[in-house]
Amino acid sequence: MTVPASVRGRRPASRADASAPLGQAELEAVLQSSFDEIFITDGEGITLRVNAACERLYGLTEAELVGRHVADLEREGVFSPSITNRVLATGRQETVVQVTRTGRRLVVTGTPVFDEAGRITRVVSVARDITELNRVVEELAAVESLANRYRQEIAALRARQEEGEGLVFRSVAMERVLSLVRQVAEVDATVLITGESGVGKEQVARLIHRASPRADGPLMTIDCGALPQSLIESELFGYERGAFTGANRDGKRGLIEMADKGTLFLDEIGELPLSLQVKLLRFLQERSVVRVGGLRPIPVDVRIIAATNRDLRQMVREGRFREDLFWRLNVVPIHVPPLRERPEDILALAEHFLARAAVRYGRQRSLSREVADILMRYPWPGNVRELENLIERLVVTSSGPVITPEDLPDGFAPPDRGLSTTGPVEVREILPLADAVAEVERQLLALARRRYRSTHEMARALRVNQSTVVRKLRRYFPPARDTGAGEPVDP
Ligand SMILES: Nc1ncnc2c1ncn2[C@@H]1O[C@H](COP(=O)(O)OP(=O)(O)OP(=O)(O)O)[C@@H](O)[C@H]1O
Repeated sequence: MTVPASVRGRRPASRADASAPLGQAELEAVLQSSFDEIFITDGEGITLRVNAACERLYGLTEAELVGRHVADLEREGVFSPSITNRVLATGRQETVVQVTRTGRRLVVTGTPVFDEAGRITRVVSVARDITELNRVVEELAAVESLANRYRQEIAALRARQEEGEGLVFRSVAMERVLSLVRQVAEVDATVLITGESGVGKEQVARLIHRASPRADGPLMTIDCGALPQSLIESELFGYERGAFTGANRDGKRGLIEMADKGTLFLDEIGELPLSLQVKLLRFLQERSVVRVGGLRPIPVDVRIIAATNRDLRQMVREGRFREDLFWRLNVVPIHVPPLRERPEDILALAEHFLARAAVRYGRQRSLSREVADILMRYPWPGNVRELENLIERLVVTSSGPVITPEDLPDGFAPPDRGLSTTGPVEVREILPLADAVAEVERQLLALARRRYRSTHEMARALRVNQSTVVRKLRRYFPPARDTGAGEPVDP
């Protein structure tokens, strides 16, 4: 409702004039039908008229208010502050927020009405209840601040997810790997990722790149084991035009050059031929490449990440890997443990691959308890890659929605349900306890000897001292009875 800033005199009435002055009855109707409170005083501040809204807002009837001075009503706390007093003091239209004794909050606009001599004869105040509005505004502010918090949490989660994108794990061992990844990503140091085949070394390399300041630059990967020796050099270093028969006439940039401002991932670095190891070392020292058939050094700004499933130290000892290159690469070593050493990750990864296959093949599958038990006990020589392949295969080949032991390929023996064979050791006949213990020790050592390359690794897996492993190997596999496999070599 709009109230004129001030009302001076009256305009003469005319039949066609839509803005002709309102009659008494019309004014009365406006007054009483207004949902907003209308409060009229004389030029002294004595209440003359109020509409019905006063009861709702002040808890007093019109009869109880008429004749009262606004200053008294203010003193009694009927409303505070008094708008009329303010208008009388300033002689101008005023607006305030008023609090009433019924606990309502009102926005009140008071407008003076003057006579011909410029004296205030009336003050007309219109009040709108904003209590609810205020509550809604407060609620909105609370909702907005909650939404902001959620937004931040989602952003933080997304950042974490992107940072750890694709890397599924529950184990402390992998948590340690990830925290190392975060630390190393920030700096340009060369990283050497070690671990068995299929443990996720490439995945870790990608993570480092994505979490690094070079994330917007390229990530170039070269599998040193997959390329024929003759091609690796030109692939890595590029070639000048006419460098060799069959080469592109204009020459070609190598992967190192292409990785400029980004990351170069040298996978299977242990497979790099010795001749190229020298060239790579020179690049690492000088940070510039000379293309095949070229002379001009081209400066390149790359971060190097190398990975291997070989024991590079052993290769250095055997003269198959240059020691100076090893130390250049091994600035920050990150070891990704095999899956069998982090069994907490097995089912989490299986679930992840099931969900991915469900989307890919439109088939919702779950693992039966027995299958979950079998997967937990399996040693996973092919690590995460083997698990990934198995799950994908099971989703495609299993007949029902639940994957059962019968769906598993050969080699995944279902767990025995017999009383005596609930664990990984199976007892088939009764024999003296000491003999049984010795037999278990013998079989365990035989298995560990096949799986690990050194007595140190065996000791770690069997959770005994290395000297114990050596002693027991001599006891169970004395040289005369040795099968010919030979004892594991220690670094
Ligand atoms: N923690 C993980 N979460 C999800 N997927 C994983 C994880 N680790 C490995 N993978 C998946 O397993 C497969 C093998 O991983 P990756 O290629 O990184 O292993 P690798 O150690 O580099 O193997 P190789 O030594 O044979 O090159 C990939 O498909 C990868 O996406």
